[in-house]
Amino acid sequence: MAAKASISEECIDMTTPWNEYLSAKYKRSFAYQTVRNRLPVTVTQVVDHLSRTKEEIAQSYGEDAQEEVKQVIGYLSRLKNEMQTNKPLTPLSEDYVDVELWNNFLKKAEQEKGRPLLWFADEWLHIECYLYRRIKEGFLQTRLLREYDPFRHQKEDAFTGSLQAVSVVGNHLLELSKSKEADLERTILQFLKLSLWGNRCDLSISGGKDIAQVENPLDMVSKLDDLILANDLEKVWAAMNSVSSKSQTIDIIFDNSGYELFTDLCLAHLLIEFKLADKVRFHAKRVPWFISDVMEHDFNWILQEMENKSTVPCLPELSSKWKGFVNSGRWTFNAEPFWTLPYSYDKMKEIDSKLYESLGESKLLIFKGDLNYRKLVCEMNWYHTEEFAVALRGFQPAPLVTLRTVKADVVVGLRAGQAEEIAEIDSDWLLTGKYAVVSYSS
Ligand SMILES: O=P(O)(O)OC[C@@]1(O)O[C@H](CO)[C@@H](O)[C@@H]1O
Ligand SMILES: [Mn+2]
Repeated sequence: MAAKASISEECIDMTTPWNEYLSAKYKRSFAYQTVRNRLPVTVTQVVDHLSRTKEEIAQSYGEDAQEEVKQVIGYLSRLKNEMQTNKPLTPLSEDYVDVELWNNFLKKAEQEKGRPLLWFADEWLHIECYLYRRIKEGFLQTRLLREYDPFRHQKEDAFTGSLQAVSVVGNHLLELSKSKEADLERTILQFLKLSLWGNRCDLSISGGKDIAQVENPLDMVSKLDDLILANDLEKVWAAMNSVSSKSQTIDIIFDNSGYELFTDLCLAHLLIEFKLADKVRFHAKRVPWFISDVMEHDFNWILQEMENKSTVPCLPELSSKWKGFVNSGRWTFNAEPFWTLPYSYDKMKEIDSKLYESLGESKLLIFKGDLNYRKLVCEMNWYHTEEFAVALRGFQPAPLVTLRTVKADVVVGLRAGQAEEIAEIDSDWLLTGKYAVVSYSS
């Protein structure tokens, strides 16, 4: 019998062809680098964190948790091995709310392909989401650690490390909301940009290192306009400023915790204070996701942490204001299971028609970050000049915009020749978060 080919032989030595789904099967792609190198590191970091903190965990969760930590470590080591040896993606086997949805997805994919999904053969989006869901499964198989979030400490450090920038933005926000002369449009555009560039600070791209916002963000955003490759900010302003007969609800589909979350909440604050919306609905993740994504605990934590930070006086004041928005129902927090399924958003109507309809009540949907963008454009290697509206493939429950710094090799909505010009000066332009896109579709 011939020896089993190594991963490197199973994959094709080429870049992703145009109009194909991104996949680790293309060796000269970011998807390959991610599945081959970056995701195993993420799993190893979780294992290291658990080994280092097992005593602390036992103190908080009870003595039996020590054994469970060992169990999770064993589970994660097997998971990493499955990935690195290109094993089939196996069904989930616990009782969590989304298990049936996930297993239906896996079964249908297997029927369509005539074989189970494989780590180095199939759509990158599906593979990467599956990894994070499997990490969750490791914890769900325990009794005491079901809700344990292995990335929580990193998310908290990311906020604490950005306190200086947070304080600059927070003070500026309070001044503006108290001022009678604030120019509404200028202010909103500035805070849209703060929220956009806040997306540079995510932990999954940096392997959990060095992601705090340290520059003065107000100086920074005013200088970065040239790096916004597709810029529909004026259209976003117009959509926000319109009085919709339908509703005055605006939705923010969150991405990362820490500084980015803070900037999103500042924007949401202005939407309410300036009466551009009477309600802002937040959407977040139900399971630990792509390291830094916001979960309910992170949202509550940031409000509490701000309340306690009496050394930065604007923070307790903002916290009390924001808790007021939550208590009066002007801000709502939702964590629908759909956001942690593997589907691109063109499938939402079929898979979760309730969510699709509910988003349809919105005046504007603001999608934050890179992964939301990958899901919006169905993670296909479109020509960079393809229209954003085409790449959405019919996903349009309401007017929507994406505020995304570019951290994966898919981008649409550029003018002819633009991608080539940038590639000439910066060969890594798609991967570092240096550039951004603000694409709007109604
Ligand atoms: O959605 P986010 O937080 O902006 O980015 C998520 C992300 O870091 O994860 C992927 C790589 O693992 C990249 O596509 C992307 O940059
Ligand atoms: Mn993220």
